[in-house]
Amino acid sequence: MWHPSAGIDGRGHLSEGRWLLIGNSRWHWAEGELGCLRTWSAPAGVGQLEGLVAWAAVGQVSASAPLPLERRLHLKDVPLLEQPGWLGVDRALVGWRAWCLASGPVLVADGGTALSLTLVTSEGRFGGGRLLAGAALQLRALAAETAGLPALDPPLDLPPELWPHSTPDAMAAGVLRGLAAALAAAGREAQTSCPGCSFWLTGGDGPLLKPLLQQLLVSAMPLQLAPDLALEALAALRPGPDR
Ligand SMILES: Nc1ncnc2c1ncn2[C@@H]1O[C@H](COP(=O)(O)OP(=O)(O)O)[C@@H](O)[C@H]1O
Ligand SMILES: CC(C)(COP(=O)(O)O)[C@@H](O)C(=O)NCCC(=O)O
Repeated sequence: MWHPSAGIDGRGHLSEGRWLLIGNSRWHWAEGELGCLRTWSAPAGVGQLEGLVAWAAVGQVSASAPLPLERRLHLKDVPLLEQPGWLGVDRALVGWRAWCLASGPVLVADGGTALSLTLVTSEGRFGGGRLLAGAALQLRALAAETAGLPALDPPLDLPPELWPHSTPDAMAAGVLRGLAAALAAAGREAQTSCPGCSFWLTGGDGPLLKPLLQQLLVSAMPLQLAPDLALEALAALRPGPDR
Protein backbone atom coordinates (compact mmCIF):
# COMPACT_ATOMS: atom_id res chain seq x y z
CA MET A 1 0.00 0.00 0.00
CA TRP A 2 1.19 3.56 -0.60
CA HIS A 3 1.21 5.65 2.52
CA PRO A 4 -0.75 8.93 2.39
CA SER A 5 2.48 10.89 2.62
CA ALA A 6 3.84 9.07 -0.43
CA GLY A 7 6.01 11.25 -2.57
CA ILE A 8 8.93 11.53 -4.87
CA ASP A 9 12.39 12.56 -3.74
CA GLY A 10 14.26 15.70 -4.79
CA ARG A 11 15.83 13.91 -7.76
CA GLY A 12 12.42 13.10 -9.21
CA HIS A 13 12.44 9.38 -8.49
CA LEU A 14 11.86 7.08 -5.57
CA SER A 15 14.84 6.09 -3.44
CA GLU A 16 16.08 2.60 -4.26
CA GLY A 17 15.96 1.37 -0.66
CA ARG A 18 14.23 -1.90 0.17
CA TRP A 19 13.45 -3.44 3.55
CA LEU A 20 12.28 -6.93 4.40
CA LEU A 21 10.58 -8.40 7.45
CA ILE A 22 10.37 -12.19 7.46
CA GLY A 23 7.28 -13.33 9.36
CA ASN A 24 6.17 -16.85 10.14
CA SER A 25 3.87 -17.00 7.09
CA ARG A 26 4.99 -14.39 4.59
CA TRP A 27 7.79 -12.04 3.62
CA HIS A 28 6.83 -8.38 4.06
CA TRP A 29 8.55 -5.85 1.79
CA ALA A 30 8.90 -2.07 1.72
CA GLU A 31 10.42 0.11 -0.95
CA GLY A 32 11.09 3.86 -1.07
CA GLU A 33 12.00 5.80 2.05
CA LEU A 34 10.38 6.46 5.40
CA GLY A 35 7.39 8.74 4.82
CA CYS A 36 6.80 7.29 1.36
CA LEU A 37 7.05 3.54 1.74
CA ARG A 38 5.33 1.23 -0.71
CA THR A 39 4.64 -2.05 1.07
CA TRP A 40 3.46 -5.50 0.04
CA SER A 41 3.55 -9.11 1.27
CA ALA A 42 4.64 -12.16 -0.70
CA PRO A 43 5.10 -15.87 -0.13
CA ALA A 44 8.32 -16.84 1.67
CA GLY A 45 11.38 -16.55 -0.56
CA VAL A 46 9.68 -14.43 -3.23
CA GLY A 47 11.18 -10.98 -3.90
CA GLN A 48 14.14 -9.07 -5.28
CA LEU A 49 17.05 -8.66 -2.85
CA GLU A 50 18.78 -5.96 -4.90
CA GLY A 51 18.87 -2.66 -2.99
CA LEU A 52 18.13 -4.34 0.34
CA VAL A 53 19.05 -1.85 3.09
CA ALA A 54 18.08 -3.99 6.07
CA TRP A 55 16.04 -7.01 7.03
CA ALA A 56 14.80 -8.74 10.16
CA ALA A 57 13.30 -12.15 10.78
CA VAL A 58 11.26 -13.60 13.63
CA GLY A 59 13.14 -16.91 13.50
CA GLN A 60 15.88 -18.87 11.78
CA VAL A 61 16.27 -18.19 8.09
CA SER A 62 16.97 -20.99 5.64
CA ALA A 63 20.65 -21.12 4.67
CA SER A 64 19.52 -21.29 1.04
CA ALA A 65 18.17 -17.69 1.17
CA PRO A 66 21.09 -15.44 0.08
CA LEU A 67 20.34 -12.69 2.61
CA PRO A 68 23.29 -10.41 3.57
CA LEU A 69 24.00 -11.23 7.22
CA GLU A 70 25.63 -7.84 7.87
CA ARG A 71 22.31 -6.12 7.02
CA ARG A 72 20.25 -8.14 9.48
CA LEU A 73 18.67 -6.09 12.27
CA HIS A 74 18.54 -7.93 15.59
CA LEU A 75 16.48 -7.46 18.73
CA LYS A 76 19.34 -5.62 20.45
CA ASP A 77 19.22 -2.97 17.67
CA VAL A 78 15.67 -1.92 18.62
CA PRO A 79 15.78 0.79 21.32
CA LEU A 80 12.86 -0.59 23.34
CA LEU A 81 13.85 -0.48 27.02
CA GLU A 82 13.90 -3.63 29.20
CA GLN A 83 13.04 -6.01 26.38
CA PRO A 84 13.79 -9.63 27.29
CA GLY A 85 16.21 -11.53 25.04
CA TRP A 86 13.47 -13.93 23.95
CA LEU A 87 11.13 -11.24 22.59
CA GLY A 88 10.25 -11.56 18.90
CA VAL A 89 12.02 -8.83 16.91
CA ASP A 90 8.69 -8.04 15.17
CA ARG A 91 7.08 -7.33 18.55
CA ALA A 92 9.95 -5.03 19.54
CA LEU A 93 9.75 -3.19 16.19
CA VAL A 94 5.99 -2.60 16.27
CA GLY A 95 6.01 -1.67 19.97
CA TRP A 96 8.86 0.83 19.55
CA ARG A 97 7.39 2.39 16.40
CA ALA A 98 3.89 2.82 17.89
CA TRP A 99 5.40 4.31 21.06
CA CYS A 100 7.39 6.83 18.95
CA LEU A 101 4.29 7.78 16.93
CA ALA A 102 2.03 8.04 19.98
CA SER A 103 4.56 9.81 22.22
CA GLY A 104 2.99 7.85 25.06
CA PRO A 105 2.05 4.39 26.30
CA VAL A 106 0.69 1.95 23.71
CA LEU A 107 -0.88 -1.45 23.37
CA VAL A 108 0.00 -2.94 19.96
CA ALA A 109 -1.91 -5.85 18.45
CA ASP A 110 -0.06 -7.49 15.55
CA GLY A 111 -2.45 -9.77 13.64
CA GLY A 112 0.05 -12.12 12.02
CA THR A 113 0.43 -15.91 12.09
CA ALA A 114 0.26 -15.46 15.85
CA LEU A 115 -1.67 -12.49 17.18
CA SER A 116 0.67 -10.73 19.57
CA LEU A 117 -0.26 -8.04 22.06
CA THR A 118 2.62 -5.87 23.26
CA LEU A 119 2.40 -3.17 25.90
CA VAL A 120 4.92 -0.30 25.96
CA THR A 121 4.94 2.07 28.94
CA SER A 122 5.08 5.85 28.72
CA GLU A 123 8.86 5.69 29.24
CA GLY A 124 9.30 3.29 26.30
CA ARG A 125 9.73 0.11 28.38
CA PHE A 126 8.48 -3.31 27.33
CA GLY A 127 5.46 -3.91 29.56
CA GLY A 128 4.60 -7.53 28.70
CA GLY A 129 1.83 -8.82 26.48
CA ARG A 130 -0.26 -11.76 25.34
CA LEU A 131 0.01 -14.29 22.50
CA LEU A 132 -2.88 -15.97 20.69
CA ALA A 133 -3.18 -18.05 17.54
CA GLY A 134 -3.89 -15.71 14.61
CA ALA A 135 -6.99 -15.94 12.41
CA ALA A 136 -5.61 -18.11 9.58
CA LEU A 137 -3.85 -20.38 12.07
CA GLN A 138 -7.07 -20.87 14.08
CA LEU A 139 -8.93 -21.75 10.91
CA ARG A 140 -6.22 -24.22 9.83
CA ALA A 141 -6.38 -25.85 13.27
CA LEU A 142 -10.17 -26.22 13.03
CA ALA A 143 -9.92 -27.81 9.58
CA ALA A 144 -7.02 -30.09 10.55
CA GLU A 145 -8.37 -31.35 13.88
CA THR A 146 -12.04 -31.94 13.06
CA ALA A 147 -13.75 -34.42 10.76
CA GLY A 148 -16.33 -32.04 9.37
CA LEU A 149 -14.86 -28.53 9.04
CA PRO A 150 -13.50 -27.30 5.70
CA ALA A 151 -10.21 -25.57 4.90
CA LEU A 152 -10.73 -21.86 4.11
CA ASP A 153 -8.20 -20.04 1.96
CA PRO A 154 -6.98 -16.55 2.93
CA PRO A 155 -7.72 -13.72 2.53
CA LEU A 156 -10.67 -13.97 4.91
CA ASP A 157 -13.86 -11.91 4.78
CA LEU A 158 -16.02 -10.95 7.73
CA PRO A 159 -19.50 -12.37 7.11
CA PRO A 160 -22.11 -9.58 7.36
CA GLU A 161 -24.49 -11.61 9.56
CA LEU A 162 -23.98 -11.83 13.33
CA TRP A 163 -25.16 -15.46 13.29
CA PRO A 164 -24.18 -17.06 9.97
CA HIS A 165 -25.91 -20.24 8.84
CA SER A 166 -23.21 -21.68 6.58
CA THR A 167 -20.29 -23.57 8.13
CA PRO A 168 -17.47 -21.52 6.49
CA ASP A 169 -19.10 -18.21 7.49
CA ALA A 170 -19.72 -19.47 11.04
CA MET A 171 -16.01 -20.38 11.29
CA ALA A 172 -14.86 -16.98 9.97
CA ALA A 173 -17.30 -15.08 12.21
CA GLY A 174 -16.31 -17.12 15.28
CA VAL A 175 -12.59 -16.62 14.79
CA LEU A 176 -12.69 -12.91 13.87
CA ARG A 177 -15.27 -11.90 16.48
CA GLY A 178 -13.44 -14.00 19.08
CA LEU A 179 -10.14 -12.25 18.32
CA ALA A 180 -11.79 -8.82 18.39
CA ALA A 181 -13.38 -9.61 21.78
CA ALA A 182 -10.00 -10.70 23.17
CA LEU A 183 -8.42 -7.47 21.89
CA ALA A 184 -11.20 -5.33 23.38
CA ALA A 185 -10.79 -6.99 26.79
CA ALA A 186 -7.02 -6.46 26.57
CA GLY A 187 -7.61 -2.79 25.68
CA ARG A 188 -9.81 -2.25 28.72
CA GLU A 189 -7.32 -3.97 31.02
CA ALA A 190 -4.39 -2.04 29.53
CA GLN A 191 -6.14 1.26 30.25
CA THR A 192 -6.37 0.27 33.91
CA SER A 193 -2.72 -0.74 34.25
CA CYS A 194 -1.40 1.89 31.84
CA PRO A 195 -3.66 4.99 31.93
CA GLY A 196 -3.68 7.06 28.73
CA CYS A 197 -2.63 4.07 26.64
CA SER A 198 -3.59 4.15 22.95
CA PHE A 199 -4.37 1.02 20.91
CA TRP A 200 -2.46 0.26 17.70
CA LEU A 201 -3.45 -2.43 15.23
CA THR A 202 -1.03 -3.81 12.64
CA GLY A 203 -0.24 -6.97 10.65
CA GLY A 204 -2.09 -8.96 8.01
CA ASP A 205 -5.41 -9.14 9.89
CA GLY A 206 -5.39 -5.55 11.18
CA PRO A 207 -7.77 -4.14 8.53
CA LEU A 208 -10.33 -6.94 9.11
CA LEU A 209 -10.21 -6.60 12.88
CA LYS A 210 -10.39 -2.80 13.04
CA PRO A 211 -14.16 -2.28 12.54
CA LEU A 212 -15.01 -5.09 14.96
CA LEU A 213 -12.66 -3.74 17.59
CA GLN A 214 -13.85 -0.18 17.10
CA GLN A 215 -17.40 -1.28 18.04
CA LEU A 216 -16.19 -2.99 21.22
CA LEU A 217 -13.59 -0.56 22.57
CA VAL A 218 -14.51 2.12 25.06
CA SER A 219 -14.51 5.48 23.29
CA ALA A 220 -11.84 6.82 25.65
CA MET A 221 -9.25 4.53 24.06
CA PRO A 222 -8.00 5.85 20.71
CA LEU A 223 -7.55 3.13 18.07
CA GLN A 224 -5.06 3.51 15.20
CA LEU A 225 -4.77 1.14 12.25
CA ALA A 226 -1.14 1.19 11.07
CA PRO A 227 -0.64 -1.89 8.88
CA ASP A 228 3.12 -1.47 8.37
CA LEU A 229 4.51 -0.57 11.79
CA ALA A 230 7.28 -3.20 11.65
CA LEU A 231 8.57 -2.13 8.23
CA GLU A 232 8.34 1.54 9.21
CA ALA A 233 10.43 0.80 12.30
CA LEU A 234 12.99 -1.06 10.20
CA ALA A 235 13.25 1.86 7.76
CA ALA A 236 13.51 4.36 10.63
CA LEU A 237 16.27 2.41 12.38
CA ARG A 238 18.17 1.58 9.16
CA PRO A 239 17.54 4.46 6.76
CA GLY A 240 18.70 4.16 3.15
CA PRO A 241 22.22 5.11 1.96
CA ASP A 242 21.18 8.58 0.74
CA ARG A 243 19.85 9.82 4.14
N1 LIG B 1 -3.09 -13.22 0.78
C1 LIG B 1 -2.95 -13.63 2.05
N2 LIG B 1 -2.24 -14.74 2.32
C2 LIG B 1 -2.06 -15.14 3.60
N3 LIG B 1 -2.60 -14.50 4.68
C3 LIG B 1 -3.32 -13.41 4.45
C4 LIG B 1 -3.53 -12.92 3.14
N4 LIG B 1 -4.27 -11.79 3.23
C5 LIG B 1 -4.52 -11.59 4.54
N5 LIG B 1 -3.96 -12.57 5.28
C6 LIG B 1 -4.06 -12.67 6.75
O1 LIG B 1 -2.79 -12.36 7.28
C7 LIG B 1 -2.60 -13.09 8.48
C8 LIG B 1 -1.12 -13.38 8.60
O2 LIG B 1 -0.51 -12.13 8.74
P1 LIG B 1 0.95 -11.82 8.25
O3 LIG B 1 1.20 -10.42 8.70
O4 LIG B 1 1.12 -12.16 6.82
O5 LIG B 1 1.75 -12.92 9.13
P2 LIG B 1 3.32 -13.11 9.40
O6 LIG B 1 3.88 -11.74 9.63
O7 LIG B 1 3.32 -13.98 10.61
O8 LIG B 1 3.92 -13.76 8.19
C9 LIG B 1 -3.44 -14.35 8.39
O9 LIG B 1 -4.10 -14.61 9.63
C10 LIG B 1 -4.42 -14.07 7.26
O10 LIG B 1 -5.78 -14.05 7.69
C1 LIG C 1 4.90 -14.09 18.68
C2 LIG C 1 5.53 -14.38 17.31
C3 LIG C 1 5.36 -15.86 16.98
C4 LIG C 1 4.78 -13.53 16.27
O1 LIG C 1 5.30 -13.79 14.97
P1 LIG C 1 4.36 -13.62 13.65
O2 LIG C 1 3.18 -14.47 13.87
O3 LIG C 1 3.95 -12.17 13.59
O4 LIG C 1 5.21 -14.02 12.48
C5 LIG C 1 7.03 -13.96 17.30
O5 LIG C 1 7.13 -12.63 17.68
C6 LIG C 1 7.88 -14.82 18.22
O6 LIG C 1 8.26 -15.91 17.88
N1 LIG C 1 8.18 -14.30 19.44
C7 LIG C 1 9.04 -14.95 20.40
C8 LIG C 1 8.39 -15.08 21.74
C9 LIG C 1 7.93 -13.76 22.37
O7 LIG C 1 7.84 -12.70 21.73
O8 LIG C 1 7.66 -13.79 23.61
